Amino acid sequence: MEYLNFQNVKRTYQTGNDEVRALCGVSFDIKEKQFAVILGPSGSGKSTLLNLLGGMDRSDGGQIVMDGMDITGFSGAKLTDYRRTDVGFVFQFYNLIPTLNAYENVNMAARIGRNPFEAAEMMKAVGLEKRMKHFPAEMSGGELQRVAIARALVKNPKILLCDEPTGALDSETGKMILSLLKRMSREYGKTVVIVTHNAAIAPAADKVIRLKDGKIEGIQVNDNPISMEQVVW
Ligand SMILES: Nc1ncnc2c1ncn2[C@@H]1O[C@H](COP(=O)(O)OP(=O)(O)OP(=O)(O)O)[C@@H](O)[C@H]1O
Repeated sequence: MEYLNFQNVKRTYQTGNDEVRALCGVSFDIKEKQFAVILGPSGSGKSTLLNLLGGMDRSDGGQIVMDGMDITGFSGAKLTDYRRTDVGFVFQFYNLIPTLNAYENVNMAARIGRNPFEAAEMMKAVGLEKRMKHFPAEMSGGELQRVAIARALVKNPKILLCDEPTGALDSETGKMILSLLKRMSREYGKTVVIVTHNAAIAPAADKVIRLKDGKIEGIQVNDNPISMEQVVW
């Protein structure tokens, strides 16, 4: 079995008398250290999938195994521990704490990791060693996302999950962020899963999983992915 494995995973939402089958039996795998993209239109189930993988929600069927751990069988406390220490999150709107400066935002995450990196080292790795004392309100979107990447990686998680990480950025800054994510994932040996509706980045990923209406539409493996700089947005 590969590092990350989804086996017939299902998630149905119940709202009143209505049922929405957000994931209808999804199966795929991702190798350790792969840079994978989950691609699909709005409503295809991408966020649902990421929430299950990140331990923020539970499936109603199937199995999710990550690094030998069956997270679908985890108790509440174990799932919280998994979410805190094994998963790094990067969100579209950064989700930084506005009252803490950039360094403090990253350092706070370092304190919850099992074997964390130094916050200052991470700030340097994302090219923000000169912005450590800046508050979120004093930074550009691209800088905020770089802080968010440093925060996600500093706790030394097993996997990095990114939900539309370039959704709020212009195309040049978006490319810079994706290229940073890819470089950091290679440098620090992390498995990365990016959820997006932007098909342009597919050729730059090691693996592309296409979702439609809660089902897998296709899976593509790129043995020689192009660099992010070559992506035509
Ligand atoms: N908490 C919820 N309660 C009810 N229905 C939900 C809930 N969350 C998602 N859904 C529904 O499940 C389906 C999949 O939603 P999901 O957010 O996973 O899609 P998505 O591909 O991430 O979309 P987007 O790109 O617009 O964020 C949609 O039809 C959505 O309306």
